[in-house]
Amino acid sequence: MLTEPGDGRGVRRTPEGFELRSGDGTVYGVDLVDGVFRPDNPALARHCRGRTVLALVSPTVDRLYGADLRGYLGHWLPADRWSVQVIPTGEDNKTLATADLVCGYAKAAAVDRRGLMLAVGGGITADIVGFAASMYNRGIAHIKVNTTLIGQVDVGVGVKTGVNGHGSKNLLGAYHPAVASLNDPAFLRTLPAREIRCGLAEILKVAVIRDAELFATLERHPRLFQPGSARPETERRVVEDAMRLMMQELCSNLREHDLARLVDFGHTFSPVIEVASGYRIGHGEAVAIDMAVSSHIATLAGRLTPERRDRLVDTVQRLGLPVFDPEVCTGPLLRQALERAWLHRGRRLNLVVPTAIGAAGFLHDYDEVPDSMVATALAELAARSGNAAGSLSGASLA
Ligand SMILES: NC(=O)c1ccc[n+]([C@@H]2O[C@H](COP(=O)([O-])OP(=O)(O)OC[C@H]3O[C@@H](n4cnc5c(N)ncnc54)[C@H](O)[C@@H]3O)[C@@H](O)[C@H]2O)c1
Ligand SMILES: O=C(CO)[C@@H](O)[C@H](O)[C@H](O)[C@H](O)COP(=O)(O)O
Ligand SMILES: [Zn+2]
Repeated sequence: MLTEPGDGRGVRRTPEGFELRSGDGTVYGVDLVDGVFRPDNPALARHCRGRTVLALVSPTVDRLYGADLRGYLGHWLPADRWSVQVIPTGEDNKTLATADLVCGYAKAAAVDRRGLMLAVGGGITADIVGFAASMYNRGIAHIKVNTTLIGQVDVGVGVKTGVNGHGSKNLLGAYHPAVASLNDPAFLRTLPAREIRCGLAEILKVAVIRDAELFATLERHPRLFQPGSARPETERRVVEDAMRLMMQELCSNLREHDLARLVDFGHTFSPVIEVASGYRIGHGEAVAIDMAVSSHIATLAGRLTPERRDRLVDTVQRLGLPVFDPEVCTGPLLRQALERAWLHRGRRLNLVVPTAIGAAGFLHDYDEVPDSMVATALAELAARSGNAAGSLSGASLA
């Protein structure tokens, strides 16, 4: 058992990956599976046999992997017990309407209460399909085959599903554990560099709050997973460490009875940043900016030394991620984000602040983060990224 031995609760290593057993009886596995769509590989099929399966893919994933997926399902299931539908991706399509569209496809495919929805894609596909599965027939099983780095290290290890709504990120959703989460490293080979960087942001998040060694690996190898990186062993270990650390963080608080969560690091300002940018700024990029702002606030609040703050923010930039964006990094918008977070967390701010590389704490109270502190943090980051008032240069994410 990787976490405190007790009544079997915790996260343990399995031959395929990891298994989480939470105190509320939730049990699920997160597996690394080489060749997941190889017809002789039973890893996915073992969960599908005897069931009616509706697979959902994004257009890009269908183009790249749709033939393999259809060949695999055709090999293991009768023709009338499986189907594949393409659904849109992108935050603008991560909506209740798209989740309802999936439910309509399930009805048309005669998916019954013992049926199964199969999300093959990144986090947006998984969030939409998982939420649809939580609603369809009052809840049916679903499987995540995660094809992005964010999907494999973050979306695939938790129980959150959901869609955007009423101008807010992830406003509508459900805790709905998948019956399986399968992660084939080969999918990452076709992932665009920007999507890789977004996944590295979520890995950096969990490294900062939990694991100085994982942080040092990213600091030493900022081009991991990028073309030419040629470090497959390091990459596999980084994915496994990130999976394990996130599962250990989630295990005892899977359905967030405690709203002070270290995995919220990078997720206080980021939801508002994503929405205010019209989703020009991706999830991982917004998390990166949030981590930089939160680190500067940590130092201003006396919780993090300037040297450790600079080491952290330097690494965000070395990974090719933004630390500032002139359009959305404004005092009023970040104040709006703090107010949203305060409501999202039961009228407590619970801003996660790094206290060292590999450790973090909280600024629990809203009043601990005055406008002056936010303004100073933004001015420091604007100067660092060449966006100080009057300068023409500066990082642009477009
Ligand atoms: N549920 C959770 O716990 C959780 C955790 C973290 C993030 N999220 C959510 O995840 C979303 C971001 O996830 P994402 O970045 O994976 O989004 P995504 O699903 O939109 O995938 C990103 C893009 O990459 C493409 N793609 C997917 N796999 C590919 C591959 N192997 N090769 C080439 N292209 C590929 C997709 O078609 C898409 O265009 C956000 O909405 C965020 O809120 C959820
Ligand atoms: O982005 C997500 C979940 O959507 C994760 O990376 C992140 O660590 C945490 O789950 C955050 O708590 C974000 O949660 P939420 O705002 O999506 O509910
Ligand atoms: Zn996230």
